[in-house]
Amino acid sequence: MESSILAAASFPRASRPVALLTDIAGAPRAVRCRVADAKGPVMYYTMGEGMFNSEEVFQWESGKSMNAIAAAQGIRVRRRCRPRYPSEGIGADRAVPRNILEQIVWDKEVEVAQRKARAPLQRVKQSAERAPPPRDFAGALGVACRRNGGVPALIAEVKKASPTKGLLREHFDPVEIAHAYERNGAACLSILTDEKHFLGSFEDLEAVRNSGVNCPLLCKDFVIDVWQIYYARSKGADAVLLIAAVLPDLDIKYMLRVCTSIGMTALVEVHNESELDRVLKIDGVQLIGINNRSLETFEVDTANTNMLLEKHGDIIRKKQMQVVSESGLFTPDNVAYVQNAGVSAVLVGESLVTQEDPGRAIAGLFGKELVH
Ligand SMILES: O=P(O)(O)OC[C@@H](O)[C@@H](O)c1c[nH]c2ccccc12
Repeated sequence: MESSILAAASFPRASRPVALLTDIAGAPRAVRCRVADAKGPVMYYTMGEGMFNSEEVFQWESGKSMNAIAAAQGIRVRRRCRPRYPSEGIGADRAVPRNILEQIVWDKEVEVAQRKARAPLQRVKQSAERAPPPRDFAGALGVACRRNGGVPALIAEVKKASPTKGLLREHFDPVEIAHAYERNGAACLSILTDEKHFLGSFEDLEAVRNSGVNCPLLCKDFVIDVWQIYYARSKGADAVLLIAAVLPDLDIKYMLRVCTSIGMTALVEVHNESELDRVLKIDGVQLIGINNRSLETFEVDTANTNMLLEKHGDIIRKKQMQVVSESGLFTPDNVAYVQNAGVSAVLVGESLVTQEDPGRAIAGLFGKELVH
C-alpha cells in the first residue's frame, strides 16, 4: 500500500489521498485521492491495484447504487456484475436483459473481469506505455475534411458481423480491408474488437496496427472500465468509443481524463437529445458521434443526425467540436444529407464491407474519389 500512497502524493494534479479503501476483511485495497483541480468538477482517483471506476467511488461515498445513479441520468442500461454491492445482486428482474445493448454490456462485464484477471491493470498500463506513440485521430479527420473541400472525412470500419445482420462478409481479412480503405482515401479506421456480438478481436486491431497502415485507429468496443482504454492503447489504438447510453457522466469525465493522459482521442457517442444534452455539459469532449442507429432497437434513421444538429448545432460550433455521423450511410445522397447538417466526418461499415472491393466502394459511397 505504501507505494500507492507515495504515487498518489506525487500525482501531477496535486491529488490528495483522503481515504484508504479496504475489503470486507479490512485489508487495504487502494487509496482514494481527491484531485485539487481549480476548474471542473471535483474528481476522485483511486490509486492501487484494483483501480475503481469513478462511479464506483461515488457510489461508495454516496451510498447510491450504480444503477440508481445511471437511471437518474436517463440511462436505461443496467449493470449486472457488482459483487461488491450486495444490494445490486442479480434479482429476478435482472435475469433477463431488456434489450440487445443491455445484453452486450452484461457480457462485457464478464469478459472484462476475465481479461483483468489475466492481465492486471498495472501490467496493461506498462505495455500501453511501451506501445508506439498515439496518432492524432481527431486531427486527421479535420485535415481530411478540409482537403476535400468540406466533404466529411471517412472513418472506415473493419466490421465482420453485427448482431442484427449476422455475417457481413465471407472472406474477411482485416489487414487487406484496412489497406484498401487507406489506399482509397479513408482518414481513419475503426476496428471492431467485440468478439461475442460483432466477431471482432484485439488480434485484428493489433494486426492492422502492425501491418504498416498510417491511418489513426479507433478501437470500437463497449467500454465500461478504464482498463479497456489502456488495453486498447497497448494494442495500438489511437482512439476509443465512449457510449453515452452506457456510461454515466462521471465515468465519461473520468475516462476522458484517462484518454487525455495517454494521448488518445475519445469519440463520445450519443443517439438522442437527452444523451447529447448530457455530453454537451461535459468539458473536454472534442469529438461527438451521432449514431443513426439505436443500440437498443437497432433501428436506423439518418435524419437523427440532422434533427440533433438542427437543435444543438450552435453550441457544438461554439465549442468547436467535430461531429461524426455514424451508421446507415449507403449512398452519395446520404453523405450529402449529413454533410449539409454540419458533420465533418462519417463512420461507415456495412455499405463498404459488404461489397466485393471495399476500397473501391468508397468512391461509390461519396460519388467521387477522395483526395488524400
Ligand atoms: O455498419 P454501419 O451501419 O455503417 O455502422 C457503422 C458503425 O456506425 C456501427 O458499427 C456502430 C456505431 N456505434 C457502435 C457501437 C458499437 C458497435 C458498433 C457501432
